Amino acid sequence: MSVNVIDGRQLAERLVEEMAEEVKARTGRGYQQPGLAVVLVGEDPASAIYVRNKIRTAEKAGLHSVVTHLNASCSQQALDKVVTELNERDDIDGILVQLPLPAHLSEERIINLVTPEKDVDGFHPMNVGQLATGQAHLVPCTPLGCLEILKREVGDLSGKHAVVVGRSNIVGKPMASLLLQANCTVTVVHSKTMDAANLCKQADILVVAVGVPELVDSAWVKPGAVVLDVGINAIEKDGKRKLMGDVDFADVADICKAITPVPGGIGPMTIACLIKNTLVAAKQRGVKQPVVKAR
Ligand SMILES: NC(=O)C1=CN([C@@H]2O[C@H](COP(=O)(O)OP(=O)(O)OC[C@H]3O[C@@H](n4cnc5c(N)ncnc54)[C@H](OP(=O)(O)O)[C@@H]3O)[C@@H](O)[C@H]2O)C=CC1
Ligand SMILES: Nc1nc(=O)c2c([nH]1)NC[C@@H]1CN(c3ccc(C(=O)N[C@@H](CCC(=O)O)C(=O)O)cc3)C=[N+]21
Repeated sequence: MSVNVIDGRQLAERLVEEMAEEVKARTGRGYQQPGLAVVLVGEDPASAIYVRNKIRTAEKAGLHSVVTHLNASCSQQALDKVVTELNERDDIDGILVQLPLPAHLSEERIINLVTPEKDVDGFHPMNVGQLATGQAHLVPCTPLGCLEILKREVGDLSGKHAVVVGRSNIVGKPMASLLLQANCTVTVVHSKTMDAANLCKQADILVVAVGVPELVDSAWVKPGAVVLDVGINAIEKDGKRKLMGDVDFADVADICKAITPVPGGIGPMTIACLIKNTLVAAKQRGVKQPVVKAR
């Protein structure tokens, strides 16, 4: 079977260009330039790379951005204050607090504190509830990027058997909700699942978000399936940082219809969807530029 390697980087670039046009048109009609705020706590090098990518992409789309970098030892109170101020700022449409947070800080508290209207991660319980009840407004970026790829690759998802490996609040659970909403038959596999490989082997669509390098090989994949590899695992090899997915790409590529690579697959699409969510939030808020009165 000749495999289709899905170019997430190129697709993401195209989406960002389209959004840049839309931003330009909206500001031309008198709307405020959309603004994204990213909050980073501590010095985790991978988080620093992601935040830099997010800001660079936001700028390409014509958004303005604000990064708040707090010390790893900052207090919960100090972090709460930053988020509260961003909630109140009129020029900010989207707020993302980079996870994971240092262990002494409460992620749950922060997820609840970001105002749902600006919650471009889609992690606030109100947005989670809206997704679960089919009223989705702001949907977590990674599953949204996966759905965008599936719509292009598969077209109508109705009646397809989709298996999601992983059940995190960030990827697995919202992915399962979106696929169900798109009329797939959905199976969710996790660390307590018995016979995971055989369940996965029944999937027309296989989305893997586990965090175990190359867990999924050809024994887990039905010939002709579409495989999305969400995993980002940084491995030290010959003194260099190398990224690996959760899927054994070389082994699976021979039998599947299409597959996303790591890097260059779901990662860039996640960032494009963050920009998309910031636009959704900006449109919903609908803030106009201040009118300059003629003297
Ligand atoms: N490309 C992107 O934009 C993004 C990539 N990621 C990457 O995706 C991966 C998953 O992230 P995330 O969802 O946050 O991770 P979590 O650690 O929060 O969740 C992992 C899930 O995988 C399940 N799991 C673990 N081991 C197995 C196994 N052997 N068989 C079946 N299921 C298993 C766990 O099950 P249980 O619930 O039972 O513990 C859990 O539900 C990571 O590599 C992360 O870096 C994450 C976010 C965005
Ligand atoms: N509040 C919050 N929201 C998130 O969406 C969020 C988060 N916290 N914490 C961490 C995870 C992970 N994540 C990635 C985004 C882009 C790439 C990405 O662009 N990856 C590039 C490679 C980048 C590299 O070199 O490391 C690629 O796959 O091609 C990866 C991972 C978002 N997450």
